Amino acid sequence: MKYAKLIAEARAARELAYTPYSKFQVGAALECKDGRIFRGCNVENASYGLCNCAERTAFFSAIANGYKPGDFSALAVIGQTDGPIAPCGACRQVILELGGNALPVVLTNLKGDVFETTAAEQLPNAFGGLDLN
Ligand SMILES: O=c1ccn([C@H]2C[C@H](O)[C@@H](CO)O2)c(=O)[nH]1
Ligand SMILES: [Zn+2]
Repeated sequence: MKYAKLIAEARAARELAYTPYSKFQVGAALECKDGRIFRGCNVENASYGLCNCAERTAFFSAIANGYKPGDFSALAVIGQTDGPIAPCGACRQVILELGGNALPVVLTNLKGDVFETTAAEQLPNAFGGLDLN
């Protein structure tokens, strides 16, 4: 499967999730066009609203390491869901802006169910930077 390595990276990232409150671990792996992969996990906080999802952790890590919108080739996400995990709305907004419309988004779960979609498919009719002009 084309994304087997990226999914394995997301699965490894999930093991590092900090989830004392929800106990719901999520992992993400963001592949760059140069081949580098940034892992992300969810990081929770006693002030629940500060919890950061795995998807955003991966993107923010890549940006903090010098990568820019346009540098990414795929995102994989894994969770302990019955079907392939569905990113939250906040993450869909961030995935779209930093990953771009066409970014392949590979959603999966521990059983190995896989749903291949794109950033734009995951957030139709999105608000974006052009709306600020
Ligand atoms: O796609 C998702 C869905 C949920 N979570 C996290 C947020 C919170 O820590 C926990 C429960 O919502 O799972 C993610 O990281 N990614
Ligand atoms: Zn999220």
